[in-house]
Amino acid sequence: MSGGYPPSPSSLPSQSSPSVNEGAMRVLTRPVTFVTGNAKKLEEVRAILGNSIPFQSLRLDLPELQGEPEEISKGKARLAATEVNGPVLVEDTCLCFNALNGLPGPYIKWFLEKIGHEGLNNLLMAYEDKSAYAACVFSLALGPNTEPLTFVGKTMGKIVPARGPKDFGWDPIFQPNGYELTFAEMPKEEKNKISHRSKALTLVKSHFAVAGYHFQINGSS
Ligand SMILES: O=c1nc[nH]c2c1ncn2[C@H]1C[C@H](O)[C@@H](COP(=O)(O)OP(=O)(O)OP(=O)(O)O)O1
Ligand SMILES: [Mg+2]
Repeated sequence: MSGGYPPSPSSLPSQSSPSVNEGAMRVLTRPVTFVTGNAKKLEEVRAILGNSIPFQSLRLDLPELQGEPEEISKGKARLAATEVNGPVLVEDTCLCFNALNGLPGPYIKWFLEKIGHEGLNNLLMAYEDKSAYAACVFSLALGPNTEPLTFVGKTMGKIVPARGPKDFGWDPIFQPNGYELTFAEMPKEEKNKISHRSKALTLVKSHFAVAGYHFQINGSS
């Protein structure tokens, strides 16, 4: 990351504004950039969004902020919008254990990294309640210094000993309600129908459908 946050006006790139408010219609002159350091997230976002929104991606590890999930996600969007100087979409994902009042929540990344699937199961050893939910908070910022909008999706389930491929985070230990398979064991299309991420992206898509954005990219109208 370059520069401080918030950026001083003089440090802002002098490029013309990426979004122009023309009456009720907001013209976006660049596609929305989905910013993430996680290739697996990007894969799912691509599959779920299809070509519903003009979209590109940028691989960037944004800081792991602390606080309430919506504030973390908005903070990521502000940082990303400053970096990209254009419209951005980011998301932050939580895995919340009900017996632990929602922890690890947004800190799941570090818990997973330090104690792994087995350690996460062990955290619940003292409790009968193994229920958990996955939450995804997307934030859309139309440019630097604009207030991000958030879109939340949740999927309820329970924490189980790891089953299935281990190529995406905590998928092997999360079994959604109503299924005998963990997220990791499900075909991708199945996960993408019911996941926290797809529920949040349904809201993002509806927002784009009703918000009246008009993309004018490379002379297109
Ligand atoms: O659907 C999912 N299924 C399984 N695991 C998942 C999922 N979605 C995120 N994850 C993992 C990645 C990271 O260990 C933590 C969230 O942390 P989070 O900061 O949101 O993700 P990240 O740092 O990998 O990417 P980013 O650059 O977008 O912040 O949970
Ligand atoms: Mg992160």
